[in-house]
Amino acid sequence: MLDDSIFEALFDAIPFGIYVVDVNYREVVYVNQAFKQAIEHKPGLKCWQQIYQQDQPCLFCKIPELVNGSGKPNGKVVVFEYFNDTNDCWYQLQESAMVWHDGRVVKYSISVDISQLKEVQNSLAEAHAELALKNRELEKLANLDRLTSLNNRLKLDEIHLQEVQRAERFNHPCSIMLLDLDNFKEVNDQYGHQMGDSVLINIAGLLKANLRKVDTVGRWGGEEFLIICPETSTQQCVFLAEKLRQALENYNHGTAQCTGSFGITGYIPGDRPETMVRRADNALYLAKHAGRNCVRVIDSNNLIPLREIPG
Ligand SMILES: Nc1nc2c(ncn2[C@@H]2O[C@H](COP(=O)(O)OP(=O)(O)OP(=O)(O)O)[C@@H](O)[C@H]2O)c(=O)[nH]1
Repeated sequence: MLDDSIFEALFDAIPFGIYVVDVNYREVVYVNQAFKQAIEHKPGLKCWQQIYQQDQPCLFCKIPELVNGSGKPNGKVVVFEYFNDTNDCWYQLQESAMVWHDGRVVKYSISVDISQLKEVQNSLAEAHAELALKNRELEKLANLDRLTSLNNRLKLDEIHLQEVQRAERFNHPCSIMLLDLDNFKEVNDQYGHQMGDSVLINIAGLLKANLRKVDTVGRWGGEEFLIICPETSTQQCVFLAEKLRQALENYNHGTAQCTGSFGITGYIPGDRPETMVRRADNALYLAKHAGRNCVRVIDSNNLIPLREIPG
């Protein structure tokens, strides 16, 4: 059997706190120099009293994992982290069982204060969470029109493609409408660009308020908006456009007044988003040509060859 002074000299040389517990009686039989700086060793106390200031065995006690059926060390080393709320510190503990110099089976725990590491880990986790949040915000901003907070053209293109694919795949109707404000230049010229901006913002709100959740509205260009209506026939879309047209006409922007012209088309097998937009644009042209503040449709029943659109 080894002399106890050799054990103690070995453990005292280690710069981390070490304590040794009798696995049968759970008494703290030894603490090394480094550990003495944190805890005053009172022989005879149980480990949960001495180390953890508890009045009953710890629920996380690892001793059963460190000995075999006959109570002998099984050679296993367990590593775990523990937050000690008596001093607000995080520790990493490495524990294993061994035969002490007097023949008793003991558990030794090497305890390292990892509070600073935890602080860094927490700051890192916070930084990651913040970054993910900022990324989400950026992603959102990349898809939004700055003035009106509606979808921008990029996002409209993406959604329109999805809806065209869905219409094709499931043979469902899908309609779009282009809305162009009438004589908007006059609003700017008469009341100033700022008033023009606030009219655009009001109209964005009005459009959102009058559409279904499944519809998509976005700013297509300056004073032009695109509305994508899945599961909607051109007839239903005309009905919706008429409702929007009247809402626009009756909207009170203060001094400025503004109406809109609407061009509508529906998905025709083989369409791509561009071909649909081109037809809606032609329908819009017909609405402007008819005197503005009205709705026009080009669908499969009245397809007009491009060269016949008055230009
Ligand atoms: N205030 C403001 N005006 C804009 C914005 N984008 C485009 N416009 C204005 O919208 C007006 C569009 O003018 P036009 O293309 O001649 O069309 P319009 O005056 O609406 O006439 P019609 O479309 O033919 O009825 C221009 O005066 C642009 O400066 C914007 O973000 N804010």
